[in-house]
Amino acid sequence: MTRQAEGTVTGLIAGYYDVQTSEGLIRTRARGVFRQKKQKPAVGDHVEIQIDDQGMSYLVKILPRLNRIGRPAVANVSHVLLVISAVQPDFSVALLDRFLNFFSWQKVQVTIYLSKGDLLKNSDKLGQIKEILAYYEKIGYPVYDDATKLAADLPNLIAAGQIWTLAGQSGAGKSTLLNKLKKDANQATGEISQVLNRGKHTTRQVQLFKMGQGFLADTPGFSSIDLTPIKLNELCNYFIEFKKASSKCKFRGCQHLKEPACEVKRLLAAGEILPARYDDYLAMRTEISEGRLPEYLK
Ligand SMILES: Nc1nc2c(ncn2[C@@H]2O[C@H](COP(=O)(O)OP(=O)(O)OP(=O)(O)O)[C@@H](O)[C@H]2O)c(=O)[nH]1
Ligand SMILES: [Zn+2]
Repeated sequence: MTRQAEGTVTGLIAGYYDVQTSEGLIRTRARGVFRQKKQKPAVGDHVEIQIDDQGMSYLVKILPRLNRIGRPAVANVSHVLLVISAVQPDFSVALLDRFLNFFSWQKVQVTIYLSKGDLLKNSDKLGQIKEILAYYEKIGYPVYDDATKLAADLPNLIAAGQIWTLAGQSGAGKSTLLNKLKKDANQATGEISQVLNRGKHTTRQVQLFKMGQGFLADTPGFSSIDLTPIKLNELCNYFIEFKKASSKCKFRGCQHLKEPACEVKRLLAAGEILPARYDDYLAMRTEISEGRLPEYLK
């Protein structure tokens, strides 16, 4: 007897896809049709499966994807924990804005985590960074600088069906944070991932484990982003506070440059938009129009 079910791919091992469904974790094989269609299920994909209680269960259909990002790739990422370091490497608004743009473009929500504040204890520098981050919090990005608090809050933040992963520059502290999150989750729940007769010689690329009402990707996350495909006249949509203000600009499609009655320029002059953000907007425009908007941080 076979029956249909839907679920989320949480891991792939040696050609098998583990799918979390409402009736538990089910190991499946992908139907050959995917190869013909040049489709490959990814971790994070929402899929339809055919469950066979006696024999093999099959993954039969990949449902439409929201996105597919990172290396290793995760599909349907709804939320990123963006790790940004206070020092080593130095805090950079330019870098932060490029990451935020990328995720905004990919329809991914972001929570910012500032690492290595301990290395700047009581210095003016840390105060300045926190002031800048307060701006980002104001425009809608939650900000944490305490890993313990983040670990405690995270299970309540991950809503049903959401997939969260980490991102940030190399050396920012992604692995360190992930280990902490896993350790704390372990202590809270007694287990983090469903171990399923894991073979000895299998290499797992990325695995989702249950956290809160959804999943956290068990991978150090990714450090390189490709902004190349972003179009010049769409860039302003990915600065979330510009996008919000643009409904009050006089002209539809206002690029917030020299257009009259531009709400973004008004807010900038009024000190309500961070000048460094606007400068980054102009810098990225130049990079796009000169075709040198690179893959960052390869
Ligand atoms: N003092 C201090 N050191 C930290 C903190 N977070 C990370 N580190 C150190 O920073 C270095 C880099 O941290 P990782 O967690 O490996 O960074 P990563 O982002 O995973 O780096 P990649 O694997 O290169 O992408 C390590 O030596 C960590 O011990 C922190 O909050 N405070
Ligand atoms: Zn405008």
